[in-house]
Amino acid sequence: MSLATENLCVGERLRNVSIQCRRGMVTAICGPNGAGKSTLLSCLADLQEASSGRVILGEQPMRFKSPRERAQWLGYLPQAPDVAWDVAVEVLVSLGRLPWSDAPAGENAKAIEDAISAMDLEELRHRPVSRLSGGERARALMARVLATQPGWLLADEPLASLDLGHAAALMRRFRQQAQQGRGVVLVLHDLATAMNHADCVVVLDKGEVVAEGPPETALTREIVSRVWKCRAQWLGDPGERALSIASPSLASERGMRILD
Ligand SMILES: Nc1ncnc2c1ncn2[C@@H]1O[C@H](COP(=O)(O)OP(=O)(O)OP(=O)(O)O)[C@@H](O)[C@H]1O
Repeated sequence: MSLATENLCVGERLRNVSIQCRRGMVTAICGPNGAGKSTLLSCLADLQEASSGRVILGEQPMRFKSPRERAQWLGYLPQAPDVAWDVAVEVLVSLGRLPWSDAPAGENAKAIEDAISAMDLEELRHRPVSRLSGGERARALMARVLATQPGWLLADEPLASLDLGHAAALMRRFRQQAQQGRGVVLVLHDLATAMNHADCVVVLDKGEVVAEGPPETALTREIVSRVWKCRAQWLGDPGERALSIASPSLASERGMRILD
């Protein structure tokens, strides 16, 4: 089952965006600031009204799904999530089970425990959200999404406040979720993470898709240089790539052409 957009337009923010994300795969949405990544992700989560075009989940347009079905299918982590109530971590995570309120209590309890453990929150479970660090709060919010065990995980810059170890663990978790048959769609600024961990990359620029496909073809150095306007070069072996950005002064000393 896929999650797709067909000629999606949101004012000037997205222009005729047609993409297809597949279950069992990790899809990364990349692009410079203001490219429309968060707008696209919120459309996929059915939280943003389109001016035209549509979002399709499986065989059906999203609008045919009931609110409950959508809540069960789509787990969404916004870029800067608000927490309306200052509840304990465990309570926050349990809110992820609201779409499954009629599931057996044991099933709900296990999903909550699994999510708390996945995000390394055992020792923080009784702490109010207001007394968490930025990264701990980000992990608690991610745990709430994981607790839903949705068919699709949609996360907007989920690694932004995480330390190296927790970021690596979360990327492993996303891979595991995909292997279990879920669809994973991530907005990522770190192009090396997209290159090494995604199965498919969508590159957006000024509201349009400029590349889509396996990371090696969507994030070539030419595309990175053109879209992000910096001289970049991939180093290392597949799966362990690093992106080297030339310093403008060094590049000009060496006679390289600097992009405008
Ligand atoms: N509520 C809004 N109404 C109108 N325009 C908006 C709104 N939110 C964002 N925009 C504009 O839409 C464009 C796309 O925004 P979006 O947040 O999708 O970009 P992004 O690619 O996620 O950027 P970033 O990397 O900075 O998070 C930007 O030019 C932004 O200024």
